[in-house]
Amino acid sequence: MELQFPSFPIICTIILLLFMVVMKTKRSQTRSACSKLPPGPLKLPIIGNLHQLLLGLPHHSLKDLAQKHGPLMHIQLGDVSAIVISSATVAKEVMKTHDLSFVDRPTILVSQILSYGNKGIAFSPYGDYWRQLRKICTLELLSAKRVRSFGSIREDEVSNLIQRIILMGGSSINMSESIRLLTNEITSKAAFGKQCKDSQAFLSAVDEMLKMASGFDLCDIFPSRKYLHVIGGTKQKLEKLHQKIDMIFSDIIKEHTENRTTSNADIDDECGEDLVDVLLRLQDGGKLSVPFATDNIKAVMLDIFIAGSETSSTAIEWVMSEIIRNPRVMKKVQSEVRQVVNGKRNVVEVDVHELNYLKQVIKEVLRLHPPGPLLLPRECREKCEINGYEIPVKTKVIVNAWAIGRDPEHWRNAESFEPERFEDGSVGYNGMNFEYIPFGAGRRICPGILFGAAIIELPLAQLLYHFDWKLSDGLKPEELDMTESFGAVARRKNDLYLILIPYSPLAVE
Ligand code: HEM
Repeated sequence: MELQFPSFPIICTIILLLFMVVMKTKRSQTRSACSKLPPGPLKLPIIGNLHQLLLGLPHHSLKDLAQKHGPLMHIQLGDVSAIVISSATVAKEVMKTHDLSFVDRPTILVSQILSYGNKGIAFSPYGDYWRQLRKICTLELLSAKRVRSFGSIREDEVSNLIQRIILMGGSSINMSESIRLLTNEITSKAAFGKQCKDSQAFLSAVDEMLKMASGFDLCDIFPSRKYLHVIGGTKQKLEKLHQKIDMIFSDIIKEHTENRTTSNADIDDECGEDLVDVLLRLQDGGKLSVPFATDNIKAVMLDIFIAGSETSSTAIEWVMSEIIRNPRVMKKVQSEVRQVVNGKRNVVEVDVHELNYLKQVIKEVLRLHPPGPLLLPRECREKCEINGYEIPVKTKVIVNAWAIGRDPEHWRNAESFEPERFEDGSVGYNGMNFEYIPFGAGRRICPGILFGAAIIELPLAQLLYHFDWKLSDGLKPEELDMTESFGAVARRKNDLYLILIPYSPLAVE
């Protein structure tokens, strides 16, 4: 009798079914081991809830899911078990009451490769090394004194921008690009002492990197399936980016080291140091409890550049977008700036302290468009109970700051742009009000709030002082497209194009 072999599609179907049964069994075992997981949407084999997230923008999809399943929700992202936090009350539980249990970050491939094995601040695991980095940030790199010391860099760079764009009066200006260039230049000069040589290559590498750092990349969703990292080409791509950035950073460090040797007398002079100088001084000082190698310095440089530049340009871009859509706010904020500056040639940093309405406008924009809508992910480092649910070790924690900032339980007319809601000054950036956490909260809160505020406020004040603005192509304010892009930082999907009309102080000169 002749043996009949089943056809290829039948074999594939049988293998797939077997695989699904194994997966299902494995998952139900896991579930029974932690039967008190928070509720969540039904999961598909292998991909879990990925299909529900990636059709739109993850922070939007997660908000919709949370409306059905609650503000503490369990989801499965491929192999990764995650909880999603979508209310101020639960955020407080995670980032205050149980902050120590959630102070770790999950490892993602981008940070592992580009950040020299998670040696930067943002992704280094909780422990002595991370605590040392935070102390360095507070006392040295991002202290109020250091941020003030970069005031002249900010003033010069913003004046350069004003001079550049004034020549383009009447024509359509790509504001997204101009703003990005500005924050890159300010951050480069503060961090590296000058504009990054090879800055185009550097910026395109950073761009690529941010796209891959959403935490929803195949490699991060199936971290143990190493073959996927190779097949998808992500690992090779990241290694190439890493080499590019590493070469640029090596040059910068070499130049700084040579300068330090030649200007020996000034080694202990802390005035006028850029951030690389500070890191090299600390490395040489021999007082660090966890010593620094050159890779540690490079990892911190990358963190500061990305955190400082991308988030701030995104914030400025959204402020310009929101106020152009809201002529009442535009008029009010411009009158404030023009009244305070009162005919002087330029806005200087001291003027900014008096711009209370501008600060309310920025706060409102960060409520509606937090540059990192899902903050940076956290990871559970010790088993913890929240609202009667059990959160196992290694669970990824996603805090939807975007959804929390639009929660009607805390915000009246939550979707509308009303800067006056911040008028009484009771809600700030310090992570004490959990309904407003664009900079995060708890031990991992952003250490760059002062640096960030300074780099956002002055450019806006100058742009609003010197020019009136209108949309290109005869677009009406309400027609401006406000779609966000996908990635770790939610920029505008399409660049913002505006036309400027010079305001009299410059015209008079
Ligand atoms: C609009 C500006 C900015 C926003 C909205 C922002 C937002 C954030 C958020 C949400 C986090 C995560 C907090 C958490 O997990 O609770 C973070 C972390 C961080 N930010 Fe910022 N940031 C901004 C500007 C800056 C600047 C200017 C710097 C430095 C120059 C900076 C440096 C960092 C660093 C190093 C971390 C990691 C902290 C850690 O994990 O310990 N940020 N930022």
